[in-house]
Amino acid sequence: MHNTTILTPATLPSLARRVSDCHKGLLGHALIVAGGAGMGGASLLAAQSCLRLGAGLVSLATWPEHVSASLARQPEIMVRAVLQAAELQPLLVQASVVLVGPGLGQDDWATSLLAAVACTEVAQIWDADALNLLAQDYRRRPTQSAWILTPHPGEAARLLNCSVTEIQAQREQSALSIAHKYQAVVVLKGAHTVIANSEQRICLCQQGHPVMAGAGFGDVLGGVIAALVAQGMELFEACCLAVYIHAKAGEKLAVYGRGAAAGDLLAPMRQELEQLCPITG
Ligand SMILES: NC(=O)C1=CN([C@@H]2O[C@H](COP(=O)(O)OP(=O)(O)OC[C@H]3O[C@@H](n4cnc5c(N)ncnc54)[C@H](OP(=O)(O)O)[C@@H]3O)[C@@H](O)[C@H]2O)[C@@H](O)CC1
Ligand SMILES: Nc1ncnc2c1ncn2[C@@H]1O[C@H](COP(=O)(O)OP(=O)(O)O)[C@@H](O)[C@H]1O
Repeated sequence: MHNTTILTPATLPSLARRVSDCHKGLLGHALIVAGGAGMGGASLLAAQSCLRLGAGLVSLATWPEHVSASLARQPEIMVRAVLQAAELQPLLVQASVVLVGPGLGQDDWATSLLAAVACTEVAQIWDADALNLLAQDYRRRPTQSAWILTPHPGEAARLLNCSVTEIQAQREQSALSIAHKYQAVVVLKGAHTVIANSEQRICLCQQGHPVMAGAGFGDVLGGVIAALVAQGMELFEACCLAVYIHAKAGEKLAVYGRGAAAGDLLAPMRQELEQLCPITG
């Protein structure tokens, strides 16, 4: 049996305040490995949200054709063209957290980058195509590091080899089953996102809005989780806070109705974080 904690301002974990002599070296270096051919938007959304939620440094390793557009949009991100997995090694050595998967694709290039990430000891977040590749072969999992899996119901069904209907019929149990099977912290996305771990810990977010049913909203969430881990939060706590501020920001967008773009979340997510966890004081 498990007890479910509902996420509220009273039950949420907090991000530490910044000391007055804080510098970027204290706030983590997040590496985003994402964006195969034709999917440069997913990687940029993840990297931008990571930067905008306070990571000290953000590097983006992506398919070469995305480099100039990403730099033009957000020059604070260190954008690296990566054609071969060996080119990831120096970036992995610098990283304090890695997010892998948004728009990665499932070709040989994607598979080799995922294998390089899985070999490192750094904490990692697996999203989107990283989850699809994992579902195809369990041996792709990292063996030396703590990790977070962020499936939507379709990806969760692939991870448990069942149907989306079965996942949705028992969302909490599904999240716990994935956490147990993969020994990971799991964020099962969709209306009322569930966060679970392999020790039967489980939290439920009752915030959020159907206006968030659009392309890229999950890519943004991955970047937020990476930002909070980079700034020193434990994995489970980072997931809870990230899911909550992402969902609350979605509610704010809902007042404008249909047509919200995932990038619109950036400003309201910053506001939510500041309201819950002020930067100083
Ligand atoms: N701008 C860019 O570059 C963008 C790039 N992107 C990248 O595209 C890649 C493919 O990712 P993807 O999620 O679009 O496809 P996929 O994994 O087949 O899942 C779809 C199926 O899953 C299910 N399902 C999902 N949510 C559900 C829910 N709440 N509730 C219930 N079911 C739900 C649903 O299954 P169904 O109900 O149809 O059985 C649905 O058909 C990936 O790398 C991603 O990062 C995107 O991020 C977009 C922006
Ligand atoms: N109806 C909804 N209610 C609340 N949140 C939603 C709803 N639909 C989508 N979301 C949220 O939006 C995000 C969508 O993520 P995902 O399906 O991975 O999209 P993408 O791959 O396009 O980025 C998740 O965080 C999910 O919880």
